[in-house]
Amino acid sequence: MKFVATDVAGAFIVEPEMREDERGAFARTFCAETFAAQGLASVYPQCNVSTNARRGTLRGLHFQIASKAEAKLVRASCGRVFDVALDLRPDSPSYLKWAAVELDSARHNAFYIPAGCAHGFLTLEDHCELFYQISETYAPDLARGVRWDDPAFAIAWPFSPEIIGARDAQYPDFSNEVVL
Ligand SMILES: Cc1cn([C@H]2C[C@H](O)[C@@H](COP(=O)(O)OP(=O)(O)O[C@H]3O[C@H](C)C(=O)[C@H](O)[C@H]3O)O2)c(=O)[nH]c1=O
Repeated sequence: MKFVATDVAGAFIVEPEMREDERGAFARTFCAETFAAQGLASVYPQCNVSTNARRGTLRGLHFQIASKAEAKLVRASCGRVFDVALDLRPDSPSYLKWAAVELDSARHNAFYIPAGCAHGFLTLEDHCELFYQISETYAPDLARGVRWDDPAFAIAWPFSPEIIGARDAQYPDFSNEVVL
């Protein structure tokens, strides 16, 4: 695996080393030892899947606040998505900065999003699925969100969403009272 740094401190694109032979290819997509050596979360007590039928579906940007702030390792298991990590850690050198990667199921790449960052994505084609490995279990009372088009972040999405949930569309403008 190759870890590629991004503009968000601690957020890495994880690129697999595909071992090809006459049958096809094989690659390691996660290794606790390798992730720990890279300083990344290496224990993921919960995994999730997200299915999205249509191009232009936007989910997020979501995060859980302190005591259950979670790191996420996300990959497209079908299709291609524009995937975003947004830094909401006031003490981070990249506070309020964002980083994006095109997750492509054909390339088997992944995005590691550290705790304290919000995560969201926009599907780039029909029939996209995302697989998540998450370092904390779900805590609905500690789940928070910020809006995809909040001027505080100016995220350069490739195009505006066609499909977005009401909750995601209605988050108020960001204020730095957000408690992580
Ligand atoms: C996250 C989660 C949700 N749920 C339930 C709560 C809702 O009834 C339903 C859908 O949840 P939500 O609307 O939060 O799903 P998304 O809008 O796809 O949000 C997800 O995608 C964005 C981009 C993320 O980064 C988050 O990890 C995740 O919240 O599943 C659970 O039962 N367990 C869970 O761990």
